Amino acid sequence: MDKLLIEGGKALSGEVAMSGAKNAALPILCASLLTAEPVHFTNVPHLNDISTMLRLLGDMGVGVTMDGVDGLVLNGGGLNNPVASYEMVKTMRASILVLGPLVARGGEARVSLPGGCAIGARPVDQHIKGLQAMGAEVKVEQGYVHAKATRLKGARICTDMVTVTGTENLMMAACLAEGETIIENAAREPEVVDLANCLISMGARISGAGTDVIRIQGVDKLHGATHAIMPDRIETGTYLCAAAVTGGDIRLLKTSAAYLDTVVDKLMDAGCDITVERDAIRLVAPKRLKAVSLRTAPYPAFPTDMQAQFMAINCIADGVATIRETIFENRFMHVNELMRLGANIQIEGNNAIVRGVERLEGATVMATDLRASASLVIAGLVAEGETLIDRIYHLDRGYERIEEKLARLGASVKRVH
Ligand SMILES: CC(=O)N[C@H]1[C@@H](OP(=O)(O)OP(=O)(O)OC[C@H]2O[C@@H](n3ccc(=O)[nH]c3=O)[C@H](O)[C@@H]2O)O[C@H](CO)[C@@H](O)[C@@H]1O
Ligand SMILES: C=C(OP(=O)(O)O)C(=O)O
Repeated sequence: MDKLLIEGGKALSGEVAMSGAKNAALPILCASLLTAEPVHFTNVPHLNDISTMLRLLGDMGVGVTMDGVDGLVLNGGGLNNPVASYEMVKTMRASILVLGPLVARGGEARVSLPGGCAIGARPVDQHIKGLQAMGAEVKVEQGYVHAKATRLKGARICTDMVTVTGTENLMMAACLAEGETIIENAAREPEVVDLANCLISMGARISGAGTDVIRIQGVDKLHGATHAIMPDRIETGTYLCAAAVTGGDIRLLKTSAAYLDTVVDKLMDAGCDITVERDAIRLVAPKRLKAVSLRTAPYPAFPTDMQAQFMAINCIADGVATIRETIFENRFMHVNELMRLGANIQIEGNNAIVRGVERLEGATVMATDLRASASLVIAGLVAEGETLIDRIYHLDRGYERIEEKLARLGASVKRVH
């Protein structure tokens, strides 16, 4: 199993390009199930989650053709197997995103329940409730969601909580439903907007994406289109944290600060100097970071997917920070690992109190989930000596060529087997 070996203590400097967003690409690739015509995607990141999604779509009969470095054509004309097996879904929760499109286009889907995962229980009851409101007959049997509908009907749906993939699944399903669907309490995440833009270019009639009320007028069919995946705001935020913690000076290319307001604000509160350009962001770190408290919440508030990375930078900041996680019930698994590197963190319910220390020291640590792994990389970059991170398959789900990109910024990072 691959591990990452980091020799800490080098200030990051230079320029590196960011990749397309995993959390936009995953639902957007599923949108190809909604049409029999080819859909062309660009800026698709090379990630294990994307390969898993392509295998899953391929199993269903979708034609997958690579096109250049980061391009891809998906052809749903041959869709013949509306099943997502446990084997596929267990490695990637986002597989549930095939449910809405499959029922909408073919009238039937059989999708394994994703089950609990490291960061929380993550049920899909809201996805199911929404499809039922649209007239689907849904049964959960032997770990599978079976959904059927001759044709979905538009409905008014108010989800019990803000759910990103729930909003995406229902928005995709509603595109081919009869009549109007209104999703209230919708997720406002930029990835939802990117998906809506792709669907609109395929002929969908959607308004309100990016607000908490999305309206979709169903159409009889969608057509092929071309769509460029948005830049990955979480990858971008992660590299900004890595530069901040090492006292670095970096410029991230092919990205945008447009969706990173809260992250940029917190980094400036920590003492970083940030310059925002149209397609790039530069960060110059202070001599020592100041502690910054935060509370995660749905967009536009601070993203839960950046919580672990900010925990890492607070570990060596000046002062005490309180980090409150409000989205997932078990997203502090990086805490014990960070403590192995010398961090001082105390957990009280869903608060982590981080007392900044002067230095961290390298050790062997274990990655437990995607962003927890990113926090260990950040801590390893500033720790004295060597840090060996085990189980980095989590990182490969969401960070494209991470060791190569960090090395380009001057870090000493290598993959070992
Ligand atoms: C592929 C993708 O885009 N993943 C992101 C997506 O995950 P995902 O879409 O799975 O997360 P949700 O927004 O659905 O989850 C928010 C909360 O709602 C709960 N919930 C959700 C649906 C449901 O039917 N019932 C229910 O109880 C979840 O357990 C969680 O506590 O949004 C999360 C929150 O920003 C991010 O951390 C993930 O990176
Ligand atoms: C939790 C994440 O992803 P997923 O929803 O795919 O597990 C993430 O991207 O941080």
